[in-house]
Amino acid sequence: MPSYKLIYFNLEGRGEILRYLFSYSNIEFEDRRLEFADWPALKPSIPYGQLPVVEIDGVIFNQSLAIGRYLAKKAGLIGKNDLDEIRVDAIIDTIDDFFSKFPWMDTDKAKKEFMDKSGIQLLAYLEKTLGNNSWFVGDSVTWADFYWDTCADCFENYLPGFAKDYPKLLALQERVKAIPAIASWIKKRPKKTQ
Ligand SMILES: N[C@@H](CCC(=O)N[C@@H](CS)C(=O)NCC(=O)O)C(=O)O
Repeated sequence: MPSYKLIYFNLEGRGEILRYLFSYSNIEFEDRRLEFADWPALKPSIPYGQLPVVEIDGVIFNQSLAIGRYLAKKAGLIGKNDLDEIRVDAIIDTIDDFFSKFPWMDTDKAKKEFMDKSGIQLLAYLEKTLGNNSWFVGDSVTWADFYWDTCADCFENYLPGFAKDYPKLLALQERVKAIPAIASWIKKRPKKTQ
């Protein structure tokens, strides 16, 4: 088994999907959490100067979703056939587009305006995609369900109640959090700092 070290800040953010995937697969990993003050010194040595990265047997890999896909593939979470893989990736990329544009550092008013404008489109798309099914794609969990849960937790943190009118999406988060390996990770992970 290779050795894995996840390097990210001391928050959930873009690192949490990787922690979910490691936990779901029962893969041991070092969960290295940087203090913001230590980041400027480390940044020049990181490919593209952004986190998260994962060191696999000492080699650094960047881009959370590229690493996520590698782990999800090992875990059998990418979809059961080629077309389901497109569906899974499309959901993840759509959530990620939104995550990238979200005005994290802006005022509450700006966040609310962004959510009112673009968030409705995302939430309506996701709810329609989910329909009355238990999982976004096919009849079993994929990492698209995980990604929704980890990103939704981040949005909720900055904009409480952002998905309150989308009970099916909230129920999906509960289902993800009830998966034993995820429940056990959530129980033992450090307390939220973001
Ligand atoms: N697409 C990249 C985005 C990475 C990214 O934006 N990382 C942020 C934290 S979430 C970062 O490293 N910020 C510090 C910096 O850019 O110096 C990924 O998914 O890994």
